[in-house]
Amino acid sequence: MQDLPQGKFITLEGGEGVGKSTNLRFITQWLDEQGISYIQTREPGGTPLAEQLRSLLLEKRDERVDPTAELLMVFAARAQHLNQVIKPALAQGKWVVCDRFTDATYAYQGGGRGLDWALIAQLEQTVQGDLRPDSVLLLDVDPEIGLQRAASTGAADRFESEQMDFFRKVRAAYRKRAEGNPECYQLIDASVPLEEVQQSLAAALQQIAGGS
Ligand SMILES: Nc1ncnc2c1ncn2[C@@H]1O[C@H](COP(=O)(O)OP(=O)(O)O)[C@@H](O)[C@H]1O
Ligand SMILES: Cc1cn([C@H]2C[C@H](O)[C@@H](COP(=O)(O)OP(=O)(O)O)O2)c(=O)[nH]c1=O
Repeated sequence: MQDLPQGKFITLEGGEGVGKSTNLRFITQWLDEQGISYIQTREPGGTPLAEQLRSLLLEKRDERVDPTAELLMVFAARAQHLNQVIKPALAQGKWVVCDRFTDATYAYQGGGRGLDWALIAQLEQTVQGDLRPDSVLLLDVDPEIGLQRAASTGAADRFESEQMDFFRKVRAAYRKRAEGNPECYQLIDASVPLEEVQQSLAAALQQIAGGS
């Protein structure tokens, strides 16, 4: 039986204010230039239901949000997004460029909130089966710098309102993920000027496209 076409699943990750929005524009421009067919999407979100869950997750509230409730909401949104949007696009041979995915769960709910990675891994397997990103582009910068950058782009949401210690744990967890699986992760220094970040991204994309 002939294999169905399968696009590449690329995720962009990093802490607050690392430059994800700016660099997503660069990535999609690069894909346009190469004539690669793709969709751009984000987590939490990407479908009407998942976007509603995103609003609930990001909204600041007086009630303390239980970390396990937060974790389950993130995976509820992911199940919907995967089945409605990501898998169909990959099956059509499109690339999927996703602004955050399950590495954010390991970093924020695992690192930041202190939930056990084994619990996250169980939910990951249940929701995703064997589906994992082909490549994770991880933008890495000291959170002090990231938060200064993010401050210029609007009001802080529930996550952005956390303390510095939370963001340090998020960064450490992301780096641990990348170090544990270097073939799948591109750890990109985002402290350098934007042009240099984008040179690294272009090199990473070239490598991913070459491997198809
Ligand atoms: N490498 C960089 N050096 C300096 N400033 C940057 C860099 N990357 C992004 N910025 C700036 O930081 C701010 C936040 O970037 P943005 O792309 O909105 O981050 P995010 O989407 O990760 O929150 C923007 O004003 C952007 O121009
Ligand atoms: C995907 C995902 C995101 N998040 C958080 C991280 C971010 O703070 C937030 C999403 O916001 P973000 O992607 O930073 O969007 P914006 O640039 O519009 O602020 O959701 C989790 O805590 N767990 C997850 O699994």
